[in-house]
Amino acid sequence: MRTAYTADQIRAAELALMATLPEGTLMQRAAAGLTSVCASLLGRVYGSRVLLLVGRGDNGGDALYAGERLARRGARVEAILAGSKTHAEGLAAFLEAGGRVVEEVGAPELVVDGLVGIGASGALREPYASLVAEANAVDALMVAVDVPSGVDSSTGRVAGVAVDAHVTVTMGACKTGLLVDPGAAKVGLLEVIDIGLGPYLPDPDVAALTAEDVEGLLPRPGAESDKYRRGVIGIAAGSDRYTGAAVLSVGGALRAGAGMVRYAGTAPPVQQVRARWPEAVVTELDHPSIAGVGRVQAWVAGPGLGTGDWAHELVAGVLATDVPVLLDADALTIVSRDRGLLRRAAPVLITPHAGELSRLIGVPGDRVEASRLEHARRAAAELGVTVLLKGSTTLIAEDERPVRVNLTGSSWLATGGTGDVLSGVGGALLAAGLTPYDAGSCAAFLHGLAGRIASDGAPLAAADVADAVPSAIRSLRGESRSGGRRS
Ligand SMILES: NC(=O)C1=CN([C@@H]2O[C@H](COP(=O)(O)OP(=O)(O)OC[C@H]3O[C@@H](n4cnc5c(N)ncnc54)[C@H](O)[C@@H]3O)[C@@H](O)[C@H]2O)[C@@H](O)CC1
Ligand SMILES: [K+]
Repeated sequence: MRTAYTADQIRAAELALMATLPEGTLMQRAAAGLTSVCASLLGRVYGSRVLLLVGRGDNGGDALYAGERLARRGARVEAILAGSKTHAEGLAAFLEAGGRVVEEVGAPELVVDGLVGIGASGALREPYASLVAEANAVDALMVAVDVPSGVDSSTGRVAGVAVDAHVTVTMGACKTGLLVDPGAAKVGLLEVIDIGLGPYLPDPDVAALTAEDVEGLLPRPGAESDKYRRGVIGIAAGSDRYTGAAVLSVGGALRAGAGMVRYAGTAPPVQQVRARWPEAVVTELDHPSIAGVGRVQAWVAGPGLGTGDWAHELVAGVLATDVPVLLDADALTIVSRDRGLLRRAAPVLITPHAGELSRLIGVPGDRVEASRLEHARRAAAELGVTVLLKGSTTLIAEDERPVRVNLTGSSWLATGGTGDVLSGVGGALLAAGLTPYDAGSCAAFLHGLAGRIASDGAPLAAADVADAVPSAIRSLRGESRSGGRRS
């Protein structure tokens, strides 16, 4: 499990650790780690040209001490002092080692962004903002110290301009904002430097599953398994107009290992499901009731269902059962108009994108997009459900638990129908007995991985993602041996 922390959590842990160590030890550890990452990026340190962007706080101190070390190894290191003051000991050490203070960005090979770290708040002020815009435009490797300046370390918010880092060298432990978009998109490769913080860290703010974690959580059939024990899933999706959603959701469920899929819908989607998935047991509905469908261990409702009275009654019927329910797409529109439907004893996992979440909690979509973490958490608390917020970084939020961040995935997944596949994958895992929190996290992980496998750098269709889910599950073993990978 990869874990991440807010700025306040990191600061508290640092204070506790610092109390046990001679002054300055942590910053030297940070600078040593930063130097070694810069050195390996440069290849040859001697004669290389490095520019430090130095802010007024300790983030600038880290940069100056790393600059000192690089200068001692023969690099030509220059620094722009952008703050109203500068870390005095760091600057003295830097100058002593031959570093130079300059006013212009020039033509460096590598830029070290030491403007602000976990002490920042709000959009970058001047002169930092202009300096960052200028430095981003230079053809050089950009190494961010602790956090790319302009990214809020606790939330991932980017309120104005931010450093576009190739590598972010973060101190002690990962920060939440480095895993959550839009901030995560600025991070580049993430290097975590061990400065001894481990024993002082609290429960994490957010966590990301690794392949090994998913491998451990996924049910595997044993000698005693039969289709009922592996999990029977009911799917109420698709409509006369949207037949494909039914096919894709059923496909996701079957490919994710459901013991049996019971599909319920009107004649047109039933025909399509029958033709594509003879494995599914279908019930053709002539009125909006699931009474004749048979026993299932979890339901998926919503993809392509429509939002009229028929769909409303069907969703209400699904929510009146006593099994876990995954709600997606049109079912989310229905419950946003009738939130009372969510009051039930058995768990609910909802899988909205930002627009759907905005309707559910009455917050404009652009605000949800800018503060995904905050709004996923808020929706989970307000609605009393588990929330899987889809997007460039998918988040899984449940009240009182660290938000799970999904690190697999591919931009090619942003195409019609992939959400329908995800609903089937999540539903199959719910039916197999995973909690909504684990089912949502594992479904997002597998769906993202399947997307990468299906795409391999080129466009994909949603059906390809469903078909690639078994390969994703197969690849978990190899991935977990190699420690997983980042998007
Ligand atoms: N505390 C420690 O023991 C350690 C801290 N380390 C470094 O210290 C950093 C934190 O240092 P600080 O607490 O001094 O804070 P920062 O260096 O992040 O900077 C805070 C300063 O930036 C200014 N500022 C805040 N928001 C701004 C904005 N939007 N635009 C422009 N200026 C802004 C404020 O005036 C404040 O003085 C970490 O990120 C890390 O790089 C590391 O050396 C590891 C050890
Ligand atoms: K920084």
